[in-house]
Amino acid sequence: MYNPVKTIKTNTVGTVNMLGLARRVKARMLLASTSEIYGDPEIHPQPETYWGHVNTIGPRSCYDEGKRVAESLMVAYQKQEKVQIRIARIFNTFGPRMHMNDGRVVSNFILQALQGKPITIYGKGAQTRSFQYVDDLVDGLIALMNSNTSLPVNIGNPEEYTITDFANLIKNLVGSKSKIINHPSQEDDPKQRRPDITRAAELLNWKPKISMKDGLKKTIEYFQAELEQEKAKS
Ligand SMILES: O=C(O)[C@H]1O[C@H](OP(=O)(O)OP(=O)(O)OC[C@H]2O[C@@H](n3ccc(=O)[nH]c3=O)[C@H](O)[C@@H]2O)[C@H](O)[C@@H](O)[C@@H]1O
Repeated sequence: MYNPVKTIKTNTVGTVNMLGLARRVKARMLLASTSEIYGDPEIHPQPETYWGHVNTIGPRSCYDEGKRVAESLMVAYQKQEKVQIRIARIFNTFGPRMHMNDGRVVSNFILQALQGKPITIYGKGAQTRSFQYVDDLVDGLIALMNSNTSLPVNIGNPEEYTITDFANLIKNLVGSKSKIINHPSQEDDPKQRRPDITRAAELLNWKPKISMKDGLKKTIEYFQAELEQEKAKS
């Protein structure tokens, strides 16, 4: 985490500030929570009823615990101050207009593949993630805001890949000659992640519509166009 103190402050003080505002103006408030609240999960896939497995003093705790406190704050303000709350637990999301240098796996691998640089896998690459396309997330958030539920709801695509398979998939979609190399693993990196989206289906009548491959193709096109634009400028 680039700035752990700011990360905790944003998630805690920021959420309190917004909840205070929501109470004053009687607004319904959405918390963009995260699959990270499940930590390194011992239950797979992860349903909303799972309480999680987070290291309170690890490098990710500023984010994970920050979001967990944010969820607690939402529930406390609902109970005590009658604020209308909605909690989305968002799983890894990608798509056009994401930041090219955000350091996360989708942007890293696409950029590396397009530029013919080595594709960097942290650790052995056996860890898994499930990636959803941004349009599906937006539809899920709108459905959640229009629903009556104040329970947390997972919003994600259950299509699960190991990071090694994901690297190969991107390499093939780009038609890249990049080498795939292994770097040291990241501390407390969750070994597996896949949303159980039964609750979203039941309460929101929502499920993802765009396959990961189709989403990746659109994202690769976007990155390609951005790189060409950058080249033209220089
Ligand atoms: O969407 C989520 O739920 C969360 O996902 C991410 O956390 P993470 O799943 O670790 O996402 P990435 O940083 O993209 O990493 C995914 C996996 O790819 C690996 N990775 C990442 C980048 C890279 O160059 N190489 C690589 O192997 C990581 O070690 C990890 O196992 C974000 O950091 C959180 O903001 C977000 O809440």
